[in-house]
Formats: sequence, structure tokens, C-alpha cells
Amino acid sequence: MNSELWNLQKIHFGPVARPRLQIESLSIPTGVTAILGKSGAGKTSLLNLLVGFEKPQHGTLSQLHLEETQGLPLSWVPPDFGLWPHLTVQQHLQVVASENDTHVDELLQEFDLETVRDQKPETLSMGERARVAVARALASQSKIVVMDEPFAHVDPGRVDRYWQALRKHLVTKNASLIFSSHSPQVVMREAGQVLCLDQGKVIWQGDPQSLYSSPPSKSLALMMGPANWIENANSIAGISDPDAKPRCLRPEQVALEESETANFTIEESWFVGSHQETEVSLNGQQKTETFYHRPLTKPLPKGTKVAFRVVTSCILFISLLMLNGCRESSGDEPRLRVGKPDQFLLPAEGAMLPAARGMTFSPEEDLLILDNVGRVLRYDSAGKLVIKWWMPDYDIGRPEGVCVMQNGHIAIADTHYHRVVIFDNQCNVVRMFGESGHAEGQFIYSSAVTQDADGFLYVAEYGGNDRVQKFTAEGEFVLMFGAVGTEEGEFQRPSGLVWHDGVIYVADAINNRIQAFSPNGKFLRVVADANSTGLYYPYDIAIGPDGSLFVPEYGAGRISQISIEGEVIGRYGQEGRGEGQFWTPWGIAVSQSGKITVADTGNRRVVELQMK
Ligand SMILES: Nc1ncnc2c1ncn2[C@@H]1O[C@H](COP(=O)(O)OP(=O)(O)OP(=O)(O)O)[C@@H](O)[C@H]1O
Repeated sequence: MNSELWNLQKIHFGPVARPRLQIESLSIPTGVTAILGKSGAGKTSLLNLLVGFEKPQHGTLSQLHLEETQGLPLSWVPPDFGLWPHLTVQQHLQVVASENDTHVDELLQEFDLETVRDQKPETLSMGERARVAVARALASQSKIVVMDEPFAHVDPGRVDRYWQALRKHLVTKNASLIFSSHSPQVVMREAGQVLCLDQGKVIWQGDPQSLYSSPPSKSLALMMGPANWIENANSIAGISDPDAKPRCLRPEQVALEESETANFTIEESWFVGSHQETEVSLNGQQKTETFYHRPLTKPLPKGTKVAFRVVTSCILFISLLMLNGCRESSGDEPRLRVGKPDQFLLPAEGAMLPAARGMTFSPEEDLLILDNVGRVLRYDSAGKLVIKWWMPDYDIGRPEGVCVMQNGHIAIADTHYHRVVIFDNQCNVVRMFGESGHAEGQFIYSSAVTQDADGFLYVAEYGGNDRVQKFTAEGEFVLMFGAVGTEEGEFQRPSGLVWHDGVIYVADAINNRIQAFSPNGKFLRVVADANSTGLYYPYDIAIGPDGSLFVPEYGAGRISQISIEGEVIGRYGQEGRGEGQFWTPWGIAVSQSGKITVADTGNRRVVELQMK
């Protein structure tokens, strides 16, 4: 299947004076794409063009590979759901499904429509109509599903379950989804890429994590939820520094603390669930500003003097942060002892310059890299590309985790296909195990894989199933541990794991920590976290020659060497595009001879460092 679904060139749509859409050039790939934008930004207009419901005045819109599918090539859930008044719920599904399709009953059950199966649309609630429209789209088994805010009318308690069902059907049918949404959580969890619209123009395109952690502007930051946008000159601080960069700090990165010597005074504070909003004034001035931060452990009354602390390695107060920013290591932290960095690019794929994600070294120090187009690349110890091959499937998404097994086979966490794929030395698939689901042996977004000395494989996963499962080398389920959450032993996006000396270390990314477990799944300890070491989005983990842990910090743009006792041994890099800097580093590999290789994903390069 072609990896591009639509191609739009020089589109003008709507009145000349106030166009609904103006798109110079846009390519929409296969997989799951979310469209974000303020109300009136043009989301519905774009979806209407993609499904052919409306036509642009100027420009070309090519729909690719629709002719390759059987049955309905595309299904659409429009904003008004487009239900047929004369048909019952069940008939809506039956008329689009193929004959004798058993999916209809399954879909009615999954979307809680069994009790209303004989009702017609006029007697359904808005939430029920939405579910019928989504279930009908899935019943058609089309390869492309287009949805305009699909579950906007559905109660939040059940939305996640419906998304799970939707995701399962997409994976089973190898189908693509493009949907509009106002929910950052849904976009983060479901989408492989995001399109941001503003006044009919595409203002950003990329992966949701980058938009969340490093948005280039305040308006883009706000599309992914509450954000503290720190300008270089901030009125509340009364400080101006023309050279400082603006930056985004999410609520979980900021803590508010009582401080007699601070300049901020609480005017009002609201607990809103996962975070807190606090309106403060500076030095008794009239002007106030609202900050989003971690929930307070005890309420603080109006008039309390407070400071904001950035929850990373450096304890800087927000007024200082407004000057300089805070993700780089503070000056007194030990620096990783490495030589000058080297870097290389992955071979281009057509017009695309792919970026590396997961990586690992084999015992003979060959470097294996997974990239974001779906390839596996093997470089020998001299840095020569020996071979590259494709994953068995890569349209929906690309894999994230890789390890070399004791027998030389390569195990890959095939994230978006919810499975593990094992290749032999000749790059042939020898085994695949797992499928989408929550049961033992099933996965939702398998993200990382490692093997212990006894040959058992451990696979981490996220997407609501955040846990680790243990398998035999043949893929037989043994046990599992962890669940989604913030308590000890729980995870939020475990995105890297490694076995060393009888302990499994897990990079628990969103919880900003590394946790240790025994091979039977017993929680042992938090090795390091944001408070102890300033860890910020640890995205992968590798073992160094001395048994210490190496971690790329996706959110901080640096790598950290941490002892198994949790001490920072050394840090290297900061967020940026230049030498010695990283942008959303995703993966890391460390060889026994002391070579450190980093997937500097946001900069589309692989960085090599040699330990001194
Ligand atoms: N049929 C129409 N004729 C003329 N203008 C329209 C039409 N439909 C929408 N518009 C205008 O086009 C712009 C984009 O509207 P659109 O419905 O695509 O936005 P949206 O991003 O989907 O908004 P929302 O999140 O509120 O649904 C708006 O300014 C809207 O007023």
C-alpha cells in the first residue's frame, strides 16, 4: 500500500476575501492522523475536501490508492453523523457490512448499542448517534476512516473504551484514520501524526510528542493542553532579555512552593484534577498571571507568597527561568566524560530523510537502528551500513524498541501492530507474537523489549495498558507486572527497559523516573526520578560497560549516566539543534567498549560519543 493517502497542492477553498482553507502543499500519510485547531480553523472544511463532500475552487487534491481496496474505499463520520432516518441502528451497520458479517453484533456490543439496536435515529441521544456513526464506519471495513470529532458527545467515562474498540478494528483491518479533535489526550494517545490548522492554513505537522514537549509557539502549545509559555521578556517578572528563547513548560514540570522571600502572591488557585491553576500577582502589582502546575498537597490561601520551581535537575525560580530557561544541566552537575561528538544521517528513503528511534548494539558491536519509516538498519563496528530491511508492515506506524537475543536473533517491539517481531540473522521473520488487546500476551503499543540471562523476553507497552510482560524466547506468556498510574510499580508510558544482573530497569517516561523490578515482576525500587535527579521524560535505557544506566531524556534534550544506586554520574547535552545538543532524543545504545550512540530523533541524526 502507498504510504501517502492524500496529496494537496495549492488549494484555495471558500470566498477569496475569507478563505476556509489555503494550503500550499500537504501530504497526509497512512496511519492515524489527528487534525487540531481552534474553532473555525478549518478542520471540518479540510475533512470535507478529503472525503469529496466539497470541492476546492483552486488546486489539486489527489486521493491515492483508493482504487486498490475492495468494498467501500472510505468511510466518513460527518459532524452531524449522517444517519439514515428510516433505518434502525442495526440496519445502519448491516447495509454497509458484507453479507453474513459477524462483526455487526460485535460492534453493537463494543459500542454499547445492543439495547437500542431496533431504534431509529430520531429516538437516539446525541452520544448514541455518534456511536452508531462510528460503528457503521467500522462495519464497512473500509481502509480509510475519516471522522469529524467522533466522540464529542460521548460521556468521558466511556470514551476511552470506544477508542480502544476503534483502534482494535483499525489494526485488524490495517486501516488508516484521520480525525479532528479538541482533546490533547486523545491526540497524544491515538495519533501517529498531527496537523495543526489556523485560519485555514496548516501551521504545523509532526508527531504529537514533539508538539507536546517542544511546541514552537504559544498558540501551538495550547493546542496540546494547558501550558506555561515563558517569553524572553515577561511582563510579570519585569525582566527583559532579548537573547533568551521562549519555551513551554507543562503543568507537570512546574511545582508551586510557599516561600517567604518570593515575589509572587496567590490571588486565587483552583484544583482541576490532574493539575492546578494559580493566579498570582507580582510584588503586589495589579496585573495578574495564571500558571499551571502540579497539584498542591495542601491548599494555600490568597495572599500566600509563593515561588514556582521547575521540576527538572535545576532548581530555578520562574523569574530566573524567564531569563534563561532550565532544561540544560546546572553548572555543578558532573559532566559525562566523552570525546567530541560524531554524527551521521540515515540513508534517505525517496524524498524523505528518516530519523532513528530505537537502537541497540549486538555483542560484536554492530549497531541496529529502527527508523521512523519502518526500516531496520545494521551498521558494523566500523560504522559501515551492512544491510537494511523493512518491517513486515509499516503503514500504520513504525516500531520503537529493539534488542539482540542470545542466539543473535533480533527482537523488535512492533509498536503500532501491537506485537513482537523476531528476525533471524538473514533478516527473515522467524516469529511474531502478540496482537491488540488487554489480555495476557496481547499488547497495546508494545514499545520496548529486552532479554534476560535465562533467555526470557520482557516487553513494555503503553496506551492504557502500561505494563511489562514476560515471555519465553518462543513467545509463550509467563507473567506480567505494572499498570497505568503514578504509584510505585505503575507506569505511564514505559518506553524503554533493560535487564542487568538480575534486575529489570524500566524508563517510565511520563512519570519521569526509572524503576527497578525483579524478574518475577516484584517492584524493587525507584532508582531515580525528577526529584532526585531531575529526570525529564527518560525515553530509553541502556547498560554501560560498568553496569551503570544510560538514559536519553526526551524532554530535556540530554543524556544522563546514572548509577544503579540512583546517583547522576554524568550528563551531556541540552535541548537544541547544534553540536552537543539534542532535540527529543528517543533511543540510546551503549557498547561494551564504551561507544554511546543516541537517536537524536528531532534533529534527524545519529550522534556517537566515545567514553573517555
Ligand atoms: N458552508 C460554509 N460556507 C462558508 N463558510 C463556511 C462554511 N462552513 C464553514 N465555513 C467557515 O469556514 C471556516 C472554517 O470552518 P470549519 O467548520 O472548517 O472549522 P472547524 O475548525 O471545523 O471548527 P469547529 O472546531 O468549530 O468545528 C469558519 O470561518 C467557518 O465560518
